[in-house]
Amino acid sequence: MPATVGDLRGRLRLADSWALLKPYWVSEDRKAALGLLAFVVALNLAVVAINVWLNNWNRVFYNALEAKDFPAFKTALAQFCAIAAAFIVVAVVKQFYTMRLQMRWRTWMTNRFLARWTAHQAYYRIEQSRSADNPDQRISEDIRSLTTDSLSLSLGLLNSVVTLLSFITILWTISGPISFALAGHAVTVPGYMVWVALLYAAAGSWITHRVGKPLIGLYFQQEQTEAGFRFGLVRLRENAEGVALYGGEGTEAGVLKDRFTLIRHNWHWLMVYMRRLVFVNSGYGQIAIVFPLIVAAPRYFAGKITLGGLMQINSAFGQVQGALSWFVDSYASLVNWQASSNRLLDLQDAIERAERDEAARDGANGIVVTQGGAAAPPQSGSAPLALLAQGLVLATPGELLPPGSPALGDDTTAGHGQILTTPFDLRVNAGERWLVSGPSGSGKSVLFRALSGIWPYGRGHVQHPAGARLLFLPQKSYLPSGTLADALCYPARGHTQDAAALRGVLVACRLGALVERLETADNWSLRLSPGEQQRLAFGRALLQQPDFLFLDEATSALDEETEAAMYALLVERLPHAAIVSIAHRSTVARWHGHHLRYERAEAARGAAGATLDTATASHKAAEPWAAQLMRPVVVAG
Ligand SMILES: Nc1ncnc2c1ncn2[C@@H]1O[C@H](COP(=O)(O)OP(=O)(O)OP(=O)(O)O)[C@@H](O)[C@H]1O
Repeated sequence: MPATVGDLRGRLRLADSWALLKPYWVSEDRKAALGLLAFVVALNLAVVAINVWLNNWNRVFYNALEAKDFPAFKTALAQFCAIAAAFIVVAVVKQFYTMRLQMRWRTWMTNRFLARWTAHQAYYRIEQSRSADNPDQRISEDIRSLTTDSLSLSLGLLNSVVTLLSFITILWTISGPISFALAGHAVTVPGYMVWVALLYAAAGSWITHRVGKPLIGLYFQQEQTEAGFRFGLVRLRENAEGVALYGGEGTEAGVLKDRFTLIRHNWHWLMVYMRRLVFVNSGYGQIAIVFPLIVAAPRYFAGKITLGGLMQINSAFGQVQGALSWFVDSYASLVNWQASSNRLLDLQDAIERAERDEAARDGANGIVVTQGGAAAPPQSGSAPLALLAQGLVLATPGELLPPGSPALGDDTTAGHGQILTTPFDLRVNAGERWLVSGPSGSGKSVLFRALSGIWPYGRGHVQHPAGARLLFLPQKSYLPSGTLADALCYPARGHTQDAAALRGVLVACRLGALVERLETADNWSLRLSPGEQQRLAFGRALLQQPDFLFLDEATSALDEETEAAMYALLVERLPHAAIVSIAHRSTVARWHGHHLRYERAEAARGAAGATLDTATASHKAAEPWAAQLMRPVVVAG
């Protein structure tokens, strides 16, 4: 049996779970939600009432049989039809409205999590800081099971309590007292069948709990191994080309087989423990058929109860015993419910941390981005716009730097890791063209992320010119699933431009062959070559007409002639836009009049650099793989 099973059940966080569940019931949807809940609860109570009715019917029916009373037998059958019809109607309506309530609740929670996860780019921050794994699974799977299980468990509990109360009274009334002699004393136990049912259920629950307990961890682990296997399959599908080109299918098949072996191994233990549980459960169930009859038989043979009474006791006993077994029957669901709740609580914590970090950015701790006024004095022929970066220090996400680090100050809380650069300033005026160059891994892409506002790690201030449109094109642009026109207009949803404009842009970007396929839906990131995808990104820039355009190796997949054509197109169509390009190729340089170069900090040591060097040297000593500290310097064009 796997040793880890016991550790996988997670912590009990009932108060936190309640705090997670409660907001829906006090939200703007509360009236509809509480109305639906009241209706579903009423239907559940109706089911219990029908069961009580059926229990009574048992007595009438079997008494009619015993008395060979054919008219009473026919009346009882007619009654049964009414009971069955009522049961069917209630069961159908109950199921329907319970599912409706589940989906309403799930929709509300999903929207809430989606809104918070996507707001302030928390989804990006969580990935960078790895503060919660698989948010996708948590938002889809865990919200679904949490809402579904919360309803079914609480309605199940309600049913059991009401059933218990109803049938304990019945059982108490109909079973009567039993008298026997104990050590010379006459003992009378009132409602003795109730005590028998309690003892029987307690013994059964205890045995079931003992035998079934390991299954909880095993089911948890089964979910995990299944998810791991599914993830492996999806990864192979998504990277089909890369694997095929390397001929890596043998390795992939091996990895998938290994993952499936985990499923099989866990399944083996599930089978073993399930066999024990089914043995106990079916034995318990079989005995339960005759057990109440045996216990009540003395009173029947003594003529104190009729056959109908005996059958009614039998059915009431079953109901009481079933209600008392709720905890054991629901044990696995309860643990799964707690696990889903914990996973969502972790995601919620990660989102809140991202929100807090976002709010805490103040320049000294975390890079802060503001919208400025007319930051640059108007220059002849150019708009009074400039993008400013002041005292910028770039860092990677990760563990906190030790307190007292001279690089980021004592109050560092934003989870910075490795420092990448010494402090530097940058001013990009409207219409200027800047080249950013430096060794691979020196932090050029990180600079773009910091300028865009999605990268808080480090310190300093960035000011975007008020009202200016900024567009960042990475080396590999994201292409959404949908039509080619959707991909071209992204991030706008649907077409924001007329078809003629889209066609014109495609032709200008040397993608004329795709004009006919503008309305074709496809997985365009797999269909288009990397170079075509880069030209499509240029098309986006032409459509969006940004004031500041940032190109991060955006022509790396193009031949030099096409690259030149694309830059010429930008210069022609966006004459007033500032263009900032990261590029390794020397051919790109000629399109730019300004140059920001990353140099090794040792080679450009200054006063600030010296203190940062000290901080980094100790960091690097602990982690020899750490990146080289860089100093971005403006060099003559
Ligand atoms: N999310 C992250 N977590 C940890 N480290 C990161 C993260 N993103 C980037 N880094 C590290 O930051 C450093 C700078 O990365 P960046 O992508 O900016 O380099 P670059 O100069 O653009 O490189 P290249 O020229 O190869 O594209 C690298 O050492 C990289 O490993």
